[in-house]
Amino acid sequence: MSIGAGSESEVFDVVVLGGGPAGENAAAYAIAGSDRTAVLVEHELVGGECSYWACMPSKALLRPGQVLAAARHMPGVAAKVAAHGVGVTDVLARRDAFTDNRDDTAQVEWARGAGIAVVRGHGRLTARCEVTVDGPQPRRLRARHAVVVATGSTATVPDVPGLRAARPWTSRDATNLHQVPRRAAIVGGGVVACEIATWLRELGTEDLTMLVRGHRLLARTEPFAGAAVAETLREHGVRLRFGTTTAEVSRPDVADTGIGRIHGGPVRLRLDDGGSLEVDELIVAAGRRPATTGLGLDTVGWDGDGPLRTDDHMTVAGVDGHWLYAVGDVTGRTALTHMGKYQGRVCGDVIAARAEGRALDAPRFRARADHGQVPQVVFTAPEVAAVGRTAADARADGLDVEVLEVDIAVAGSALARDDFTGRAALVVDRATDTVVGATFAGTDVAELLHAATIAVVAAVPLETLWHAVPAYPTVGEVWLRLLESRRR
Ligand SMILES: Cc1cc2nc3c(=O)[nH]c(=O)nc-3n(C[C@H](O)[C@H](O)[C@H](O)COP(=O)(O)OP(=O)(O)OC[C@H]3O[C@@H](n4cnc5c(N)ncnc54)[C@H](O)[C@@H]3O)c2cc1C
Ligand SMILES: NC(=O)c1ccc[n+]([C@@H]2O[C@H](COP(=O)([O-])OP(=O)(O)OC[C@H]3O[C@@H](n4cnc5c(N)ncnc54)[C@H](O)[C@@H]3O)[C@@H](O)[C@H]2O)c1
Repeated sequence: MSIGAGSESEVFDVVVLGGGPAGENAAAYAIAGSDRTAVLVEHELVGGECSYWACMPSKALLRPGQVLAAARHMPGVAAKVAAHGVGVTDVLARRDAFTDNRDDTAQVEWARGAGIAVVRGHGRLTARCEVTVDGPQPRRLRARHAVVVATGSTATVPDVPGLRAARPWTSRDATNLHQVPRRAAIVGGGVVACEIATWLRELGTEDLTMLVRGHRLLARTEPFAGAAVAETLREHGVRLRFGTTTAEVSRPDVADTGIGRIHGGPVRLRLDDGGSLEVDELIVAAGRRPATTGLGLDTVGWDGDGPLRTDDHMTVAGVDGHWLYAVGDVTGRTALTHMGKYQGRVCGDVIAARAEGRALDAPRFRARADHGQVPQVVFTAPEVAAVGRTAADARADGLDVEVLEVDIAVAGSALARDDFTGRAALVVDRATDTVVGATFAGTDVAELLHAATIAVVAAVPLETLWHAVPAYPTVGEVWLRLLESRRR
């Protein structure tokens, strides 16, 4: 689309392409406490994937099942709930409350309150420090200091004959579901697939199959974590088919029913192992790709279709002049909201410092935590909380490591729930005697994670951790068990 003759540029200090969590943080930090100006360009909803399609709705769908499971395993409460499942209508209503029914008014108000302008429309780079926003009347935005690309990622749909034509659900349909398919299959065995399987069973899908290309779930975590999730899913009647790929999909009756509604008649799948399957809905959870299409990146000489690589100041590699930055999923560094926001904070601080001619010599100007210090919680049953390197990653990085691994069986866990089971592992670098990775798989272990993150990031020696005494009776006492497991 061309810009009308005589159209004026609007000038801001910082132009951010994409109003998700990473872009919002970059904009806010770049102008905080100054008279600099920033604009967020957003072609869908300010708040991004996380607020409306990913983290918020998925966690809102998962929490009621966790609460019910806890009640089912607590004498004095169990009998009251034994015969009941979750109330689907109420769960979906709470999910919709968490996503503000996909109305971004509150997020736009937050942005304006923080001094950030919002421009609606599809933005793309058209020159150095220039973004054009397409629309009936294209707008040309010029940046005095920086353009930040924060366009996120989109779901990948594998190139399988018939798959796209069948209009399978992606994670957007699964998180925003309005109908619960009675029979469903999920392609994938990663985080999205495992979380979706967990809430679909809870909401009433009777017949659920996971088609996993590899040989375990959650392949990027310690093997015991994926095995524990697989065991629970099987106990809940989910069929796990490992080492399976889909050869062909057919759906004779396809319908455009909208997000989260069943997209037509039955779907038939032919599998490469000779098997076949018929379901009411097929869900694809096969990873995500950085959203770089249509961004005008050719104007900066970038012609790749992968992630937009950056240095640790979040400056895009290969572009001179320190004006182009990228944060969040689009960088391929880590596809997690909290890490995108962290990169946004680093990026905003770097932009502010450069604008004011300050040196980038403080640690906060580098996104170092992306390298081997990333925390993540998978909200399955059991939960999986992990930070840093797995033992296999550490060894691949050339570290000589020792693994401390114990069951989570302390007074706090026994009190929490009658059926509490869990396992914990620390990966310890022998050279420095510090923790370089930690994994907890168990009921409600999410809140154990931050202590581990601090131990990893601060490189706390194990002999110092010995003096970090966990309170009794808490699940945190598992730290003591881990340290005791190698007491000499
Ligand atoms: C089902 C699911 C559950 C998840 N759960 C979690 C979780 O529990 N915890 C966690 O940490 N992470 C979770 N994630 C990952 C998390 O959603 C992402 O890491 C996060 O949203 C990335 O933030 P972002 O700002 O980089 O991108 P996004 O949130 O994708 O935001 C990018 C924004 O840019 C806009 N945009 C794109 N291109 C343009 C353009 N050219 N012009 C204008 N606007 C544009 C988009 O509309 C979007 O609003 C989950 C992901 C999925 C799929
Ligand atoms: N709780 C959380 O923190 C949370 C929740 C959901 C998503 N996320 C993030 O979102 C991102 C995307 O998650 P995801 O689960 O979609 O991706 P993923 O990369 O974790 O898993 C993708 C899965 O799809 C399979 N797969 C890939 N291509 C395939 C193909 N052609 N055919 C069959 N199977 C194929 C892979 O083997 C893998 O099992 C991740 O980085 C994840 O960390 C985080």
